[in-house]
Amino acid sequence: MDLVPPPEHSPTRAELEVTTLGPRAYGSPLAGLLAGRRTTEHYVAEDDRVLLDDTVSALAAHEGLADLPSFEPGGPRRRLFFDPRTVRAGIVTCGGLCPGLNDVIRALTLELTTHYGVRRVLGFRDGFRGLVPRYGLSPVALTLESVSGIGESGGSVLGSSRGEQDPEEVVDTLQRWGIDVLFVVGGDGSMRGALRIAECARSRGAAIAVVGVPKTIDNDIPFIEQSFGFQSAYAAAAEAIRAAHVEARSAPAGVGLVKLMGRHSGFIACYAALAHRGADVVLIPEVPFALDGEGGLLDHLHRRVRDQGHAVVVVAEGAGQEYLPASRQRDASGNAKLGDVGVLLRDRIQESFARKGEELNLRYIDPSYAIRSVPANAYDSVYCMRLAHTAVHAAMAGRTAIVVGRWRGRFVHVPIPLAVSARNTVAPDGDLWLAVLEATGQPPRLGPPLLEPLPAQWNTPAVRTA
Ligand SMILES: Nc1ncnc2c1ncn2[C@@H]1O[C@H](COP(=O)(O)OP(=O)(O)OP(=O)(O)O)[C@@H](O)[C@H]1O
Ligand SMILES: O=P(O)(O)OC[C@H]1O[C@](O)(CO)[C@@H](O)[C@@H]1O
Ligand SMILES: [Mg+2]
Repeated sequence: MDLVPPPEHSPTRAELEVTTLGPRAYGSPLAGLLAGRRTTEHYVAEDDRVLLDDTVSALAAHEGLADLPSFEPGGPRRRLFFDPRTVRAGIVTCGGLCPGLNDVIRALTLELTTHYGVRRVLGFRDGFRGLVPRYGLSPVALTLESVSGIGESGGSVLGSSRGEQDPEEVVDTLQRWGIDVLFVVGGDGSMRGALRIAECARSRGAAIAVVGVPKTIDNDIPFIEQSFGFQSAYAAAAEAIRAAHVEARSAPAGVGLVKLMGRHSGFIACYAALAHRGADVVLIPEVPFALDGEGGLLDHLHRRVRDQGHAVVVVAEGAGQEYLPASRQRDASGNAKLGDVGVLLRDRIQESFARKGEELNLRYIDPSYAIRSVPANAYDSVYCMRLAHTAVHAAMAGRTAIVVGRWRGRFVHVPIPLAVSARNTVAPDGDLWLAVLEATGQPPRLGPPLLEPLPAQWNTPAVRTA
């Protein structure tokens, strides 16, 4: 059967195996809750597996059941690796801010203390810096009282930072404080850091569980349906599109231009544009576009303004980098510092309308940090709590070098080596981008007409649905 081409990288069963610290010698205080539970559509038993693929064609491509790639399910275990009465836990939040960081800190602390009876939870400050003595940042005790109400505000009560730290120094600190389980709340970079810490601990024979909780507004961690905070961030971004739409519609020849975060993945731009359907064009790093010439962005915009009286363009920061001077700049974590595509488009749109003598009222909005500093919305608050619970269960059972996630509705353990092996990006031939084309009515290709015929699936003109 060859209904679908194989995915670019289909992980093997071996790549999906999680690392465990050893046999589980202790009964869990949550064991009573699990008595008699079996896998149902609402629950996955601890000895069952969650399938990676969910189409008949993908499953049929495998030899047999034993060969099917699958994740270890998340959730409480009957038996634990750590004795909860003696365990010491640490929490660190790293990388850019993200809605829900405080919800995760609170939920980790509550689950550890109230359900497992853990007596000592330490918060390390300012990201991985808090684990390196030369920064002089002593950890803070996290208690039921100290985490009370912290989810009301954005940011992280522990602070965050970028910049790589030496895993040897980090593990020295963990051992000095007697930390048995470390929760690393962060994005792809943080997970790379977490993996190095887990590997360093293992090389020393130190039984330290390192468990990740996937935070990033870019939603670029693969094998995790959505990172927490993403939904709150795109809801905030949709407000910027709403403002641009109102401004554009209320001025003669109004053009609203909104630049959103998203260095390499255009998820925020896509979801925000779908959430507020005022956008006429969405530009993302994954889909190249021509700026000038017939059918290019500027040509399309002139036509939209002529036909409709106004237009709204949403651009992700990583789009159109080929039109900017190449930058070799990196931030402290080694992430590329990109050129400002928003300012470039603002200037090029203004020039183009001026050159043609056409009226233009352009409003440029760059909401920037405003979208990631908001508190988590109700959806994300729930999601943060459930990810945190899953992370605590995994750590207490001795799982390490994993990041917890939700895959096809089930909570699972994703081995960090797999989670950092690729970047989650918007597939130009996937249904999210198709939905964006349908919602905006933008042509599938912003550029000169192709000499070659379009692929069959592009022959139908995109229909504007709203
Ligand atoms: N390869 C790596 N090895 C060790 N540590 C790393 C590595 N890459 C990044 N880190 C560390 O992880 C932390 C966070 O990384 P980064 O700044 O890239 O943010 P992130 O976790 O990807 O989150 P976001 O993308 O949401 O901002 C930093 O302290 C960074 O130095
Ligand atoms: O200016 P900072 O804090 O490095 O953050 C900017 C970057 O962080 C991200 O939001 C990811 O957290 C990127 O989309 C963005 O480019
Ligand atoms: Mg990142």
